[in-house]
Amino acid sequence: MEERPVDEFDYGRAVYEPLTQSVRQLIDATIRTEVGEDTVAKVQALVDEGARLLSERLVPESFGVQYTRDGRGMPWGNAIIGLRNPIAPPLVIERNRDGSVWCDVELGAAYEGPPGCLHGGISALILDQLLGATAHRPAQPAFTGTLTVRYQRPTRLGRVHGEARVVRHDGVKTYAVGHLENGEGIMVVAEGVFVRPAGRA
Ligand SMILES: CCCCCCCC(=O)SCCNC(=O)CCNC(=O)[C@H](O)C(C)(C)COP(=O)(O)OP(=O)(O)OC[C@H]1O[C@@H](n2cnc3c(N)ncnc32)[C@H](O)[C@@H]1OP(=O)(O)O
Repeated sequence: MEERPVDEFDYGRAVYEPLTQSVRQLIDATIRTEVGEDTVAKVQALVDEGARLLSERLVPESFGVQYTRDGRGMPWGNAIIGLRNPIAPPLVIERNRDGSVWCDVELGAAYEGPPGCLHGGISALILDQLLGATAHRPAQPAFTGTLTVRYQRPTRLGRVHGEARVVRHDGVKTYAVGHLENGEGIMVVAEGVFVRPAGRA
């Protein structure tokens, strides 16, 4: 095993983020391409070769949350915020001083449900992460216990803004609300109960 450089976070980001971004472009092009079958076969061979090379050394199972020596978390396989996960948009969550959170994210062809619109499961995924992030306390992770999502209107693919905030705490439970909106208004609203498992609250 190679020794990790001191600034593992920045090093890892510099090495893997461009690859992830390229694969995101590949996913989009795979969905939307109209090239002929010869080109498709050629690209498939290239992709297979890329997968073979990357697979020469893999972590045994999923990525999990790896930590730098100075304790910085790298949840880089995460389905929605993962820096090394091409199926993650990725969501970049910003935090306000009051603990509420927000994000702006561009969602294209890979996240389609109804034609031209965001898949409802993707909306729920974004809201789960946003509400979870505002409920989160350092060293006291809160798991989603219940997430209720109300789809008010179909959300067009494209730029989406999300927000979430805590409304109250009750022992190990934190109640949070949030929504997704775009230029057409508020499209999806959610409320969630986040529970800190016994012994960790
Ligand atoms: C920055 C981080 C962002 C993270 C965002 C992403 C979050 C996720 O996606 S997490 C993954 C999805 N969630 C899960 O896998 C959770 C699976 N469930 C569990 O692990 C457990 O059932 C868990 C942790 C929710 C509760 O377990 P446990 O600690 O044993 O709860 P328990 O002691 O029975 O109950 C504690 C309290 O919570 C309540 N509660 C328990 N489960 C739930 C639930 N599912 N929904 C609502 N309330 C619940 C109980 O009623 C009880 O309330 P009270 O104190 O008023 O009596």
